[in-house]
Amino acid sequence: MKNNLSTYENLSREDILKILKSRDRELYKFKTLFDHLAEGVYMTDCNTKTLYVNTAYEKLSDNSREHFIGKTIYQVLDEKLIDESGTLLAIKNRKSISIQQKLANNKIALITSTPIINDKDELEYVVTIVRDITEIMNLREKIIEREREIQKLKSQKERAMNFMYKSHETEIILEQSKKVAKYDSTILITGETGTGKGAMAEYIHKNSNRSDKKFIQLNCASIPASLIESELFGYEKGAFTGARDSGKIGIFEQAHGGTLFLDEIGELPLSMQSKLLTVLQDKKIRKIGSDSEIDIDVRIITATNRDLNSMIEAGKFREDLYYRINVVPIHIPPLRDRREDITALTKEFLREINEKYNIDVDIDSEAFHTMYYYDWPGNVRELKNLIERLFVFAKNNTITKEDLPQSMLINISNKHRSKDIIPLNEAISKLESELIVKAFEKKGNVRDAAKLLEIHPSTFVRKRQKYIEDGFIK
Ligand SMILES: Nc1ncnc2c1ncn2[C@@H]1O[C@H](COP(=O)(O)OP(=O)(O)OP(=O)(O)O)[C@@H](O)[C@H]1O
Repeated sequence: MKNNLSTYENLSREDILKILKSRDRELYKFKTLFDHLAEGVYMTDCNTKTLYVNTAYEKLSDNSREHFIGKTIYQVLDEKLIDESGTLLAIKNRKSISIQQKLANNKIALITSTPIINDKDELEYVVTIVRDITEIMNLREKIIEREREIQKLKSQKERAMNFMYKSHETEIILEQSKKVAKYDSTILITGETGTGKGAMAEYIHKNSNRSDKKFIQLNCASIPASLIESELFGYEKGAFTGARDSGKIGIFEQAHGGTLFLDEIGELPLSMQSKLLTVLQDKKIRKIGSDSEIDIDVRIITATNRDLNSMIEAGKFREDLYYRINVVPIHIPPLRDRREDITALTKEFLREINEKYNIDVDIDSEAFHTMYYYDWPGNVRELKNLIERLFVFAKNNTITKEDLPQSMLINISNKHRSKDIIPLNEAISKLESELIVKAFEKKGNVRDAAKLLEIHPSTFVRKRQKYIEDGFIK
């Protein structure tokens, strides 16, 4: 029996094991060296027969070296001890190869297999260095997952500050708002309840030079008249009976450097209106119970759904304050006057809630069209809340016309009766059938035509069949 490392070929498994266990000096040197390496070492002859594995590889694979020695790489692959072989690739390409490999115990390794070629250009051995990268891969997975979460939160946040729209009317308003955002002029936002006055105020703040400072809002209608002054300006300790010992910082002070949004400004009591006017003129506030004034740098945005002009006439709102807060007026029209936004907002709110709960609820075109023609007295807020309700109760993950509230259907049928126009269902059917015909003509097949209309192919087929039966499609 030869006991030299270079003469391992043609030896039986038992012979190799004997050699490895022997005390041969040269071999002992190699073994000791390899066994002290942190990386695994796996060595085969030119026929892929395993000659040697070091201690680190035993640990990494959770198998003793006896388990490998004498086996060819094909056997090792057959036994699923590894999922891919670097040795085979190194033999095939006659050059060093690095690949990722999975072991039977699910560990992941980065391996480099190097062919050892002698003076006669014959391949003698393949030595593979094996590095355990399971931890790194797990960490990488975790980092990727974290990044995905951060990305999701970021896009949610970005979207949160986005003022969704599709209509030309809203586009013009947003352009103006972006322009005015850069200046400190006071802005009065008017519009019916739920049109997005608060959302607009936030949009202006986010697009202003104060975006990294605070955006503070106060709904003037939600605070009793007796508490408004202390809310706005704060008070010194012991300013009045019942005052907190620490005193109170008012929202003007809190918003210093940033933006203060006073919602429902029409509800501000007259006495407070004159105080607010003084603050806007002097840019100083005085806390309740204090002798001194504090300089304040705050951009003021106000909003109301009341008609301030008639309130002025009725003596309920100060005219001078009105001019002071109304330097730039922004009016947000009700949803029914910018119907295209209904489509964009419906899609966005549905997308948001689907993303939140990881579900895929869709809305069919009949329900979509009904919502489009509804008057939305509660505007965007009503639309947002309805989408949430419809989402919760959707059957088969689809919102249909039957799911819509009765009040909505009544509103639409009253409208067509009072305006003496064609019934909505008929209008919808006409429009839908025309779109179905056009989409099919354009694409020539159901799948692509349905995709164009953003509906499921089965819905496309069902609807087309129905319209053929009803005589809308010839
Ligand atoms: N264009 C829009 N894009 C996305 N969300 C919007 C938009 N407009 C309004 N919203 C959302 O609709 C809801 C109602 O909007 P908001 O509170 O801003 O209305 P408002 O006019 O200030 O109401 P109110 O008159 O009752 O104070 C909020 O959840 C807001 O985020």
